[in-house]
Amino acid sequence: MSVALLWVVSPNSEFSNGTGFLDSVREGNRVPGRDRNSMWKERIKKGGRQRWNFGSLNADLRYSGLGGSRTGNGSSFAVQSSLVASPAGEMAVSSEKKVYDVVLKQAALVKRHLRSTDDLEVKPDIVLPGNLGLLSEAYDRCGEVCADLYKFGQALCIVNYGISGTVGAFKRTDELVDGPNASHITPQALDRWEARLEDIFSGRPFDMLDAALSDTVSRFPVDIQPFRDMVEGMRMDLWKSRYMNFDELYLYCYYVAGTVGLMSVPIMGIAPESKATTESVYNAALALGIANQLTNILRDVGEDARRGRIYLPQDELAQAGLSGEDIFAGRVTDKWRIFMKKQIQRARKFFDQAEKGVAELSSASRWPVLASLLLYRKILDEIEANDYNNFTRRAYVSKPKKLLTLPIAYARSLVPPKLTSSSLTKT
Ligand SMILES: CC(C)=CCC/C(C)=C/CC/C(C)=C/CC/C(C)=C/COP(=O)(O)OP(=O)(O)O
Repeated sequence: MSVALLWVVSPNSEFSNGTGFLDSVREGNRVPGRDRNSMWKERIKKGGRQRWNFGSLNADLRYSGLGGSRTGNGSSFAVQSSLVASPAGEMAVSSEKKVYDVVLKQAALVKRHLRSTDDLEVKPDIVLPGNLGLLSEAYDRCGEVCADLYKFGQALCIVNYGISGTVGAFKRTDELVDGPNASHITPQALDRWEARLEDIFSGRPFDMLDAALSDTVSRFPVDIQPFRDMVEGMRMDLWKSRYMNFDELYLYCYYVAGTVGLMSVPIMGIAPESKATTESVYNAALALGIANQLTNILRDVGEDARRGRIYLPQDELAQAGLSGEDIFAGRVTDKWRIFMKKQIQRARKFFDQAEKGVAELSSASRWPVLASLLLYRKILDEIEANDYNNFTRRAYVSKPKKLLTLPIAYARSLVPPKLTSSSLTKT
């Protein structure tokens, strides 16, 4: 199935053949903008082009959760205000507001791109080797990185070469702090990675994987901020092992996962027939990243505790009559079950918000995104089925359940946006 999907939606390899890519990167050969442009136009003719809907620049407050009820009626969590009190009593801008500013920035970039791309505009020339053929190898290498990825990322990479470039970069950043070399990662290494990102965005890739990302960001309206923020999340993981409240946790989830949503949508594209505002679709993408990360955290409580980490809001633990000691002891008590029910409820609300946005995506992206959403959300059901023992049992979705989800997601992904859009629609 993956192979079929890959064949259907990824652009053909116009960049095929040729040698000396890395050498040329080192030598700093420059690809003439016009050549790259025409190469890309060819690609687009073959079906790579996404159309973008033109939403209002005003935030869709009904949907964003800012100034409105994100969590809906009956939620056990208060709607966050855009101002929160710091421990010192000063009022600070909430994480949600900070993140929403990035959403607005990304959405504005998409709109600018739309205005300027009747004839495709080329961003800064990428310092690439003379031989264009090897760009396809760079993308293929990214595809290999993605093959080693959690299923969600794989599905996304299958949708689009460009996603391979971005998700490939994500995976490398993630591995810096999560992978086998994690203990060697220093803040300086992350600073260097961030500097490298700046180079990638200015068209000066360092290696082959960078080159694919440079190419991707020169083609699609992708803002650098989510990439920088992801590195910030990795920095945070180096020093922070407790989260005082949901505001802090929300920011962490945005850094390490919401950013991926914001990076992906400019490449996947919004369906041409979508009536949703651009901001609302980006908000849904952000919500999916947050929902996935919250689910990840709820699934891995025991595993994280064994690494000395607690990614659960400390104030909510205290309200439930629980402490860090209870987590390290790993006892499933009634207090724990009540606490977990609320956390699961919150994660589901983010999934629900994300689900509305999936319908607005380009047709090729809807199936993999929806399938991954439904599958990841099922992890929450499995935590329940395990009677909330996420200390010693890892919740997972069985193969038959996974297989059953695919045709369901496929059928639903065929429904065009205009039949399903509601709260995301422009007014
Ligand atoms: C909904 C709309 C409009 C668009 C979709 C936008 C997208 C693609 C959002 C997805 C963002 C995403 C994939 C975030 C990553 C989240 C995450 C928790 C990854 C888990 O990584 P690992 O830790 O490797 O996972 P496992 O431990 O499960 O293998």
